[in-house]
Amino acid sequence: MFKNIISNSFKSYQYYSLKNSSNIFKGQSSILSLQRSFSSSTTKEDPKNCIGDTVLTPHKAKKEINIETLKDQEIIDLLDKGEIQSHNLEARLPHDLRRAVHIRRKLLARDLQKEHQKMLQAQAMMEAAQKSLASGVDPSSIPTVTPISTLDFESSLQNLPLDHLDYSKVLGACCENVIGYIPIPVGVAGPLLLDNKPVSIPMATTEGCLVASTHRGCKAITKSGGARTVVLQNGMTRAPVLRLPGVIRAGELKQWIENQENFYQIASAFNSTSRFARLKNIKVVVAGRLVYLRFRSSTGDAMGMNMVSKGVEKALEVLQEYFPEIEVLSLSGNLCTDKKPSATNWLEGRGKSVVCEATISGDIVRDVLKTNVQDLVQLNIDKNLVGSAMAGSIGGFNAHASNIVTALYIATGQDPAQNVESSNCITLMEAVNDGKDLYISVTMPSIEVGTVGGGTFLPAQSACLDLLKVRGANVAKPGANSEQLARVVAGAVMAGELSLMSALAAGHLVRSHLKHNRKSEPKPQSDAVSVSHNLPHSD
Ligand SMILES: CC(C)(COP(=O)([O-])OP(=O)([O-])OC[C@H]1O[C@@H](n2cnc3c(N)ncnc32)[C@H](O)[C@@H]1OP(=O)([O-])[O-])[C@@H](O)C(=O)NCCC(=O)NCCSC(=O)C[C@@](C)(O)CC(=O)[O-]
Ligand SMILES: NC(=O)C1=CN([C@@H]2O[C@H](COP(=O)(O)OP(=O)(O)OC[C@H]3O[C@@H](n4cnc5c(N)ncnc54)[C@H](OP(=O)(O)O)[C@@H]3O)[C@@H](O)[C@H]2O)C=CC1
Repeated sequence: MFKNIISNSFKSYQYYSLKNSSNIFKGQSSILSLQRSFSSSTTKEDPKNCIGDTVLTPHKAKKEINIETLKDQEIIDLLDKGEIQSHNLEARLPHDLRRAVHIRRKLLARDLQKEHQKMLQAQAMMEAAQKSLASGVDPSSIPTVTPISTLDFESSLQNLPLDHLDYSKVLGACCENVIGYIPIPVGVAGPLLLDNKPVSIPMATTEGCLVASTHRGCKAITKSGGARTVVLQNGMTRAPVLRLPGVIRAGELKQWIENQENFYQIASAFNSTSRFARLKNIKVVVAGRLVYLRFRSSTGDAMGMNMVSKGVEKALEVLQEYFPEIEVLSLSGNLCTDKKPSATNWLEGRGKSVVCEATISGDIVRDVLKTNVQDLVQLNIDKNLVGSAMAGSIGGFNAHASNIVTALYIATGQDPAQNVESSNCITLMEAVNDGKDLYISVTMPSIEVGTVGGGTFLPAQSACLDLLKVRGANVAKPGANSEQLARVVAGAVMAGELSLMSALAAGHLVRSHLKHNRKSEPKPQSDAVSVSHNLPHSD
């Protein structure tokens, strides 16, 4: 009997553990019943589903209920009954998007609280059952006391900002199921004299010391006469994976695409999908009967992933007219390569391929960077070249390019996941002018940036693009703004490299981070289990 009690308690514990993770968005969890309950009559033209030019998710909005006049609790009741869905709240409250976000937060806090309490109750039952088994005492004589949770999800959510964000800009462009936004401090590094123009670099980061370090690098470069950049290549890539009946047809497809006239035909279909995307080339890679086509296109001032994907879809339609047996397995076959480490981006480039250089005078290396030319050059060999080679690195021949790339990307509304390949970088250093001065360069083959599209339209991110004088489309010369942003990324990375490498050469890394990066001790969450540091680790 005891065993049954324990086993039931355990099942109930497992049940609540699982439910806790799957049932958070209560308004969405009864998906199936909701799907059944909504008619498919709502169309994109329904004004309830549009905000400005943005078409909201049109599905399942039940026309007859106008929830705008209801109280919050009444809306929550409808969500609970499955008559509306949490992720559709904005479509149902088109004139008060903040309210939609507010109600979703309320619902989330309530459901998390409920689930957590149930979990604690199940845990208490489990503990009582275990006690009874160990002591042989009748389980009914052991009281189960369910602790009241000290976690308060509603209060926690109060710390996630809700106000002062223009949700109409987020909707249909940047995020779904919105419950607020994360404020990240933005620092400024510079001015950096880049191609004879001073540039102030906005960086969004929570890593104390990073802006200070980049700022110091900018100072050293600017005082030494500035940095110069060159853009070697510009083209975003997308590579679908196709399957053919056999290797003979796969080979024929490769030959067909490599014929110039056929390429023009594909390019014309591709280019018809955008005013700015222009197909440059297609690299054909065959593996068995699989064929990967790496399309490369210029994309004006956009980073270009949506644009290129759209063009590729159209180009494949043309290909299928000539090769009807083509099976398109996926529009992305990973040879693109987007948001994953790969040798292809490192070797062949993706987005903008930029090189940046500067000569730093020996005096400045000593006075600003607190080290000397010989130590820097030697450390660059030992760490960024040999160390990375020994680590088997691909594209990681640098100290911290990703630090600067990511901070700049977040500040300027880039897709932060593309920091993976955008941070590919080799940093080179040489002693020049009879060993007195330092020559430094960074080579970055795959910087993926845009000044239109994605998060660049959000007000705060636009403000940072304004600081760099590259916001939006360059009307006179499409593509010039995004190219300039890529140059800034390379210049800022070089500043960061210079400063961190100097701190490492001088042995200053830890002391600088303790000063700028460790002001506050983390506080444990309530209900959290404390961990003894004296215990050995099991792994
Ligand atoms: C967009 C969906 C989900 C539509 O999916 P769907 O099945 O067409 O939509 P649906 O209207 O039938 O809804 C199905 C469910 O999707 C969810 N859903 C639907 N709409 C919403 C919404 N507005 N807000 C929140 N949830 C939503 C929701 O759970 C809904 O159920 P319901 O709750 O309605 O019963 C689907 O088409 C999808 O997942 N697409 C893939 C998009 C994606 O993953 N993009 C990531 C970026 S791509 C990239 O960055 C990397 C890449 C691609 O380059 C990497 C590579 O190389 O592979
Ligand atoms: N779909 C996918 O596979 C992936 C998508 N993404 C996401 O894609 C988004 C970025 O896509 P992206 O294609 O860059 O941007 P958008 O999808 O926003 O496309 C850019 C739009 O701006 C227009 N435009 C106006 N002026 C210019 C100009 N001067 N230069 C270029 N375009 C201009 C384009 O016109 P026109 O219509 O004539 O082309 C197009 O409509 C990000 O949100 C990113 O996170 C990220 C990775 C993969």
